[in-house]
Amino acid sequence: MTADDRIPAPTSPSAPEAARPGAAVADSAFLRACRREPVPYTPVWFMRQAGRSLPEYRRVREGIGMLDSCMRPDLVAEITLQPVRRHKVDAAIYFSDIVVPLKAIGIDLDIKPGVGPVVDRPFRTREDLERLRPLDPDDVTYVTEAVGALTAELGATPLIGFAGAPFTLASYLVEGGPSRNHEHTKAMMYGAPELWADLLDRLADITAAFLKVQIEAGASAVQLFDSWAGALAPEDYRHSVLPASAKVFDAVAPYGVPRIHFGVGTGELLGAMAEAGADVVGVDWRVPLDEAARRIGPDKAVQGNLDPAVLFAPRPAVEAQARRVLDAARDLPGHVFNLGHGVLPDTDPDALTRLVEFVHEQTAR
Ligand SMILES: O=C(O)CCc1c2[nH]c(c1CC(=O)O)Cc1[nH]c(c(CC(=O)O)c1CCC(=O)O)Cc1[nH]c(c(CC(=O)O)c1CCC(=O)O)Cc1[nH]c(c(CCC(=O)O)c1CC(=O)O)C2
Repeated sequence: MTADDRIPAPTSPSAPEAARPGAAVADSAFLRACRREPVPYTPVWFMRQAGRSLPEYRRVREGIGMLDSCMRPDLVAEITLQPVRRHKVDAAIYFSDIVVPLKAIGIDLDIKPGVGPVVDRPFRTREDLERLRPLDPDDVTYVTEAVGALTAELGATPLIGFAGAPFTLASYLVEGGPSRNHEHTKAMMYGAPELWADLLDRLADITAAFLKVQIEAGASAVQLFDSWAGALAPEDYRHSVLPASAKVFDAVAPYGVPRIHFGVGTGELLGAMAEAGADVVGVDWRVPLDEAARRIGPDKAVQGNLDPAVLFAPRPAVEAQARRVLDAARDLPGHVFNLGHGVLPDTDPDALTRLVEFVHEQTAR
């Protein structure tokens, strides 16, 4: 690895370094780890760190639907900040959901409590593609407003923007909701490859536009969630999915912010997911981070990978398992500590706060 391979820290020609909050954000442990630079301690954040595990979240969400709350900048900002205040995590993640950009372009969908995203008329034919128009920044002015408010509040703590990757979004659209087997999605992928490619291409443009809005408003990094990619064989992933994800990563590359790529059950896909254009690859708990880094290849940072279910065990067991993650990552130049998937809704929030403290203490340099 040479210094030239690294993502340059954003710079501005004006104002003395220390006086600018932008400089403090760029120098944060999280962004340094993403760039594989030395860090004072291993940075920590958690997927789904905001949300149902927090009583303060349940309070502010009372009587307000999930999608409605995603469109209210005041609520988005408050919910995004809650885990930062409580857990002292090293990054905030913008509170939203992967289906928000689809809702924003007029797709008839809802997030049903206890179920997840549900699409009224699932996508099955070429005519359905006409419902997928490009996303205009004016469709999501609430995102620009919320990100602006957040970056002002967050000071030196970076904000991560995110979006669902084309394959995972396609799965929701084609199945009509969460799916275990993705049978209709795969039927289209194998049986109507041109329609499939066009669907993913349109989703790539929508996703890229949604990430750009977040970056232009002030997000310091972005994460592309291809949560369901692990359902695919490597050859199918490379042939039928990777080009669309690569299109998203290429579109945001000029901004120079770290691009994180994450999926579940992706042990066999880690190399291909890195090739799609990520700077940081998120790993679930099934592959130890040293082995994951070998599969991901050189010049990429890794993120992960404590099993979220471990947080239900007594404190010494949580610490032992967190230690195991840190040991596997010991010799890696860039490690962002995270769970291997999102915080489970019934997690004890105090266990998360203690985990942040533990990782910071154990890795203080
Ligand atoms: O299980 C299923 O198949 C449906 C999953 C589901 C989705 N949105 C949903 C649900 C219902 C639920 O979580 O109960 C609906 C959803 N999205 C979210 C929440 C809040 C919470 O989890 O308590 C909820 C539950 C809403 C509620 O009922 O109060 C918020 C959300 N979704 C997401 C994120 C990004 C992140 O994880 O950090 C975030 C923001 C978290 C934050 O700001 O800290 C991303 C998301 N949404 C979704 C997926 C697809 C993969 C998956 O299913 O896990 C993914 C990507 C992923 O987690 O891998 C779809």
